[in-house]
Amino acid sequence: MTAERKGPLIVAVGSGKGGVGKSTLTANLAIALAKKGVKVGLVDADIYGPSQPVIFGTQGQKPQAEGNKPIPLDSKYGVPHLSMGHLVAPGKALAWRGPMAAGALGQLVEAHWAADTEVLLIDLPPGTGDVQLTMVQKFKPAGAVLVSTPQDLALIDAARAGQLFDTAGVPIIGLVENMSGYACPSCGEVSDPFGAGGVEAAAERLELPFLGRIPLDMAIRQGSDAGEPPAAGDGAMAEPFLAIADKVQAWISARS
Ligand SMILES: Nc1ncnc2c1ncn2[C@@H]1O[C@H](COP(=O)(O)OP(=O)(O)OP(=O)(O)O)[C@@H](O)[C@H]1O
Repeated sequence: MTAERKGPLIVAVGSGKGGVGKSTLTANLAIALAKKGVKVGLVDADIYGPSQPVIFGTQGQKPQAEGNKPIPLDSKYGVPHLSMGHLVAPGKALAWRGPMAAGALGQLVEAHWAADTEVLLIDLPPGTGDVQLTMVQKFKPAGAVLVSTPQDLALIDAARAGQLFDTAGVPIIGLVENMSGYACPSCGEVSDPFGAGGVEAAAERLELPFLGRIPLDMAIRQGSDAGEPPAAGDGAMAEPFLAIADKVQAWISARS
């Protein structure tokens, strides 16, 4: 009972609000870590809007099972992954209550991950509800990354998500600002539809590390929709994810 949980280090990626880019960050962070030689797996725990099958281009695939445990799906980006989206028919909404959802998610976390998996990234559902709390309490992530857009409302929610991890005793690795700065494709002028710098200022206020910012760029959305995540390429849009992965990797190394 008192034995430490064996297996990969769990790192949760959370956000206070939906639509701020949590799934985009989780997928690209996983790919960036894999590029750096880290053995990484990914669980898409976002039961209400699983998007990892689309981002990885594995929608429609069904994981095999061995015993009662699902076998993660391979991806061409070196990141085995499992998503609720692989288990339900596309377009079908899941109307599960907290305990049922938490049970199903537990199966994904405790799936047949390769024995040498070092890090398991978990794409949590947005917000601070039951499922998030159960996940965090049951699987006790080693750390959490929080993502937010820079505007005040998203930041207030992000701070609330931070409290959820705090309450559960999960250290926050740092904050990421997504959708910061938009370069107009025709004139190149940079504007800030959601403001800029808000997340870095919030990190300072909350005395948490700031891990970096990802610009609002059409290539990121297009790549995600096409199953070609930007971190996998060698274009400019891979850079911010690689820089964030450096910091997460440093945090992981400092821990072990
Ligand atoms: N930096 C960015 N630039 C352009 N588009 C982005 C960026 N980040 C995310 N997007 C797009 O915004 C949409 C929402 O992103 P994503 O699904 O990652 O958010 P989320 O926080 O996981 O949302 P939810 O958990 O509510 O499903 C997607 O279409 C994604 O491609």
